[in-house]
Amino acid sequence: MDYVVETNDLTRTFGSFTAVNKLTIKIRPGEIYGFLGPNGSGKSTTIRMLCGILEPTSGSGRVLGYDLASESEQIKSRIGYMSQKFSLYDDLTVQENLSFYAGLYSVPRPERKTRIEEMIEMACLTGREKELVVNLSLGWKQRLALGCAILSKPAIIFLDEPTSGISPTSRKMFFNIIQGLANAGTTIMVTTHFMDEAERCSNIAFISEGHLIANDTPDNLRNNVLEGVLAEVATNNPMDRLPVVEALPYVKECSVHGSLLHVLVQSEENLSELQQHTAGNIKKITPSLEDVFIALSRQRRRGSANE
Ligand SMILES: Nc1ncnc2c1ncn2[C@@H]1O[C@H](COP(=O)(O)OP(=O)(O)OP(=O)(O)O)[C@@H](O)[C@H]1O
Repeated sequence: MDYVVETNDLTRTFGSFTAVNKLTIKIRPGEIYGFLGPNGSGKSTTIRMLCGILEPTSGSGRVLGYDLASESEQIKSRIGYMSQKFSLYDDLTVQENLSFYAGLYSVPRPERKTRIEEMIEMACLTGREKELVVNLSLGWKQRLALGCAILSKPAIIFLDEPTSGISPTSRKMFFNIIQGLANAGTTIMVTTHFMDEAERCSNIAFISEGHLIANDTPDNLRNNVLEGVLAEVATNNPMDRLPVVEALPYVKECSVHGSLLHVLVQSEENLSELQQHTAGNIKKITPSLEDVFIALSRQRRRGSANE
């Protein structure tokens, strides 16, 4: 199978509102496919369609070769899914939660004990098997929820913001586990708001208002998307400076990053003029993924305002 996920113009509307608009994506086996976008841009809706739990309004798609519209049951039984509101039983222990999900996902009885042990080890929960889930921190719970979601060794896992609300250390640990799973051949589609996690994806799709507006490797997105020269400007009052800089004719984009402005100008020649206007220290920089996504979201908003 060339692609584990393949969609063509996948669309979902709620009444007159289009949450996902003609989404066409392809995901190869073993990829960590990052799915990024602002709040409400359609990420969860897409994932729910790909998991076979929400019917597409139009367009088509296949997951593991099964059709989203007519073979959703086959999809549901073959994938792993961890939603934002993952469900663990607080009044059961770590081990009991895993046993429960092993039954739910029909893990063959002779394999259950070994599989549960593997999940405990993978989730770094060794020594906590008998602990009630209610007593675990969110980071531990999230790793346990991942363990529950992959007990049946699914070929693809859908993770919807698995690391929101947990500490940076736990986030890193969680992503190391994901990386390990991908190295072993599991395909992963993951939504995240964190740029350090996006950097660790093999491919990033970025959606805004239901539209796919970028889809490439992190390197290509950083190097090939923004047209112009990006400069970092140190200034004491970035919020006051912002409207002034934005109004300059050669400035294409301007955004605040702490005490700095990131300014996209048309060409290298504009930098000295910018220096005079901002009375700040100017440094040419390579765009970060955040710079790229801010610019793409704004371009999309400007485009839809003109439609
Ligand atoms: N069942 C529903 N009925 C009506 N509108 C819905 C429904 N589900 C989602 N939406 C709307 O569709 C849009 C996309 O929602 P979705 O949850 O897919 O976004 P998201 O990108 O996952 O956002 P977040 O990062 O906040 O989770 C939102 O405007 C949301 O309010």
